[in-house]
Amino acid sequence: MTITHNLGFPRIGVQRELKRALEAYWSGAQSAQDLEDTGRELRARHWKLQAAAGLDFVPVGDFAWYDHVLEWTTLLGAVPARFAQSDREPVALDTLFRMGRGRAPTGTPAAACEMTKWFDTNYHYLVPELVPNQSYRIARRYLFDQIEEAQALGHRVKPVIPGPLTWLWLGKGDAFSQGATDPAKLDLLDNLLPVYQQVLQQIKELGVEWVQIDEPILGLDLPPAWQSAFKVVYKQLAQAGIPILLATYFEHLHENVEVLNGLPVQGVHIDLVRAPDQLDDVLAVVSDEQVLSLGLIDGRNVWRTDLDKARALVETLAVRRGDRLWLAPSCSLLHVPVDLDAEHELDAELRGWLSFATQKLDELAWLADSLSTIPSSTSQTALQRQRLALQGRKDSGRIHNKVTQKDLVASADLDRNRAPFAQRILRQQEKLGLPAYPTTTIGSFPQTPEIRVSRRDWKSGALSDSAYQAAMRKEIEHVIRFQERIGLDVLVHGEAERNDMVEYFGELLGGFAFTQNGWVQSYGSRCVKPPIIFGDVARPAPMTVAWSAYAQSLTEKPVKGMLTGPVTILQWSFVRDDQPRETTCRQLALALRQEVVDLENAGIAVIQIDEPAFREGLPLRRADWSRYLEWAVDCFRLSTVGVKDETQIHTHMCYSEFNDIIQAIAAMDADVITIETSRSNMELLAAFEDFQYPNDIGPGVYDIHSPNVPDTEWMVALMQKAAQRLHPQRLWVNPDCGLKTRGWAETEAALVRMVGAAQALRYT
Ligand SMILES: Nc1nc2c(c(=O)[nH]1)N[C@@H](CNc1ccc(C(=O)N[C@@H](CCC(=O)N[C@@H](CCC(=O)N[C@@H](CCC(=O)O)C(=O)O)C(=O)O)C(=O)O)cc1)CN2
Ligand code: MET
Ligand SMILES: [Zn+2]
Repeated sequence: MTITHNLGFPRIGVQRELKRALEAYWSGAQSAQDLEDTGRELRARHWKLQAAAGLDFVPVGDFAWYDHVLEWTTLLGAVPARFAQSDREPVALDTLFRMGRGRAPTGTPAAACEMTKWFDTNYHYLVPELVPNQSYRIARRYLFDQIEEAQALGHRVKPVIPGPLTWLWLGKGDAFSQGATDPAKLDLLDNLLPVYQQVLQQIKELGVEWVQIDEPILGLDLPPAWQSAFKVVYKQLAQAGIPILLATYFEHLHENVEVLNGLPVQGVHIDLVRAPDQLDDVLAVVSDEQVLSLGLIDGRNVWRTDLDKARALVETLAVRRGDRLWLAPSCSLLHVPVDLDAEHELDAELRGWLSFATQKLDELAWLADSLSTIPSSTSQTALQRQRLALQGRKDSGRIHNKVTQKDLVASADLDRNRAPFAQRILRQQEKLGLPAYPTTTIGSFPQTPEIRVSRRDWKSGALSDSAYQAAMRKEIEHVIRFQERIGLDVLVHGEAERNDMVEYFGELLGGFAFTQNGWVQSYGSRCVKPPIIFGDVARPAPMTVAWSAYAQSLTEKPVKGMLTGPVTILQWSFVRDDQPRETTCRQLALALRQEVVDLENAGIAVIQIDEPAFREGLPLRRADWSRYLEWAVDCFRLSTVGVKDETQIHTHMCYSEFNDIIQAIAAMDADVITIETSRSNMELLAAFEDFQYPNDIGPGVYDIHSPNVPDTEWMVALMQKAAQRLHPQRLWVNPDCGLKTRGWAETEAALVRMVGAAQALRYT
């Protein structure tokens, strides 16, 4: 019998119950007990759902209050000194929250740990802070408690924990200057492995049959020292005597397949959705005694699986391996929404094409059942229904748009070049008349509860179109007056009318569907609802022009038009799997190009096209980089070059390291790029300096993730540091990112000081 299991289930809850409980607890509106209760209910609900779908094992350890890496870091007792953790006491929940967000109902506020992207996803984890000779101990008991919790509910459990090598790889510390790959980090294994062994022993004592250890770094380019560390590490972990399923996902193992050869683990999981052609390589090194777990259901996207194809792939293996063949989603289901049944406005045809976390478990069960000697009639009926839906998707007229396809073909001949920057910038300066060190913001202003309630009421029909329009115009006017009052140079309209920088465009573009409850965790309590691109992209009408033109009508100062770039829309949506990502991206670029031209015609002289996901879209393997960068840069240029020389194009990127991709950034040829730099103390500028990046740059002077108000002197000092690296004439002054998650009080105080900093710089 084939065994089915899951690598992780979304913890946020179908109605974002966890988000609401967390925010209520942080604000003091709910007790810690209430929060614990919500967590327990969610875990129980999700285990029950997975068991009811027929899974043989349910995962434990996938639940997290803020982030699963942070849970594990605190279990290991790796708490940075500034959080004043005693090395005898357990780590308290509020300490975990202070590490995640700088503050909690109890304990002294301190700088939060760095947050960054989880591989190539839009999920963010908290970076472990490593110090030489760091000591570890079991400092929290949540994993053991949750195992017992699940067992008490009658479940057969499979705990899931981050692997020691992946945890170290993701960690950072001043002493480890070579970044992720620094082999000096491996010295920490001496202290780390004994604690892993203790954890495994305690898990074993709870009567657990299997533990899943996640090592997704096996999908990356690993230096030899890291590859060979696997043997040492897993030999030692094997001594705990509990069967280990080593889980990899998100990429092809390529040369790291050799790492698996003879590795003393009892099972291996591989991602066959992202990398179907690695099966034979893996079969060559996994012995017949070892379990092979195949990820056949896409944990990163929302389409129904072609179960016939999946079945054909594993049929003979199933016969040969019996219960040593396991089936699973490709990776944790953290990255997809919880339940399609929570959607009430998707039409029946489209619904038939989709599968969220809950539906994916059913798909898995049907697949396993169809491999048994006598498949049940229920699964056969379900399979037949799915077969018809997928055939319908292939044949559907809705996914094809003749105009888009014609434009796409014609786009090969479209110009990708503007006049040289040196020439453009003179025309722009003439037109805009900006001072030295011009000030601007990244786009969004606080999304207040009033704005969100207006939008909710408008969407539910309680507020009319015109009343909603009026409410948003009032917000825009307020934001414009505010910026004029404090003396900013290039204004923004504030993005009040946008629920999200990607979803907003998804709602207005053709070929997209959007959900009511399709929430996916982005970081902590923050979620996004990625739109679904199911067909050819079209722009039936201008999307932002009326709002931007209105904002511009209120002021003599330039107002920046604000768009999300093609790569970022692609990256933060669920994309069609029936054509290359590149093709979809080009379609998006063409739609945006029309919008850019319309903005210019409406009198908007500065247009920003945000690409915060440009870096994140970079393939995990270096060998695949140049292909991606080529089309990603081309798409950006395709969207932006339709304008006159005097129209100034900005782009914005956050969460990005530029060292490896600076050439591509330069090739995008935006007149101005604003980036996140304050938390790295302007270190990120090194790449721009070394490359002698020619265009204008706005290095962020304060971190918008924290409510703390920065000092003027501190911002001046940061800019002076930047001016040592880059020509002062090329510098702009701005925050790290948009202000939508901030309150007005801190926004006002911080921006007043930021303008003061720019003034101080002009007089020195
Ligand atoms: N797609 C995307 N990915 C991204 C980012 C991004 O901005 N977008 N930024 C980075 C991550 N940063 C993020 C920053 C903030 C939020 C965020 O604030 N999310 C909001 C949801 C935003 C949203 O869709 N809001 C809707 C719905 C808001 C809502 O909950 N409304 C209430 C009613 C009003 C209320 O009670 O507040 C309801 O429906 O019940 C709107 O404004 O219309 C949240 O979790 O709370 C998410 C990610 C990287 N990845
Ligand atoms: C995650 S990048 C955000 C850019 C967007 N224009 C904003 O200010 O919110
Ligand atoms: Zn940003």
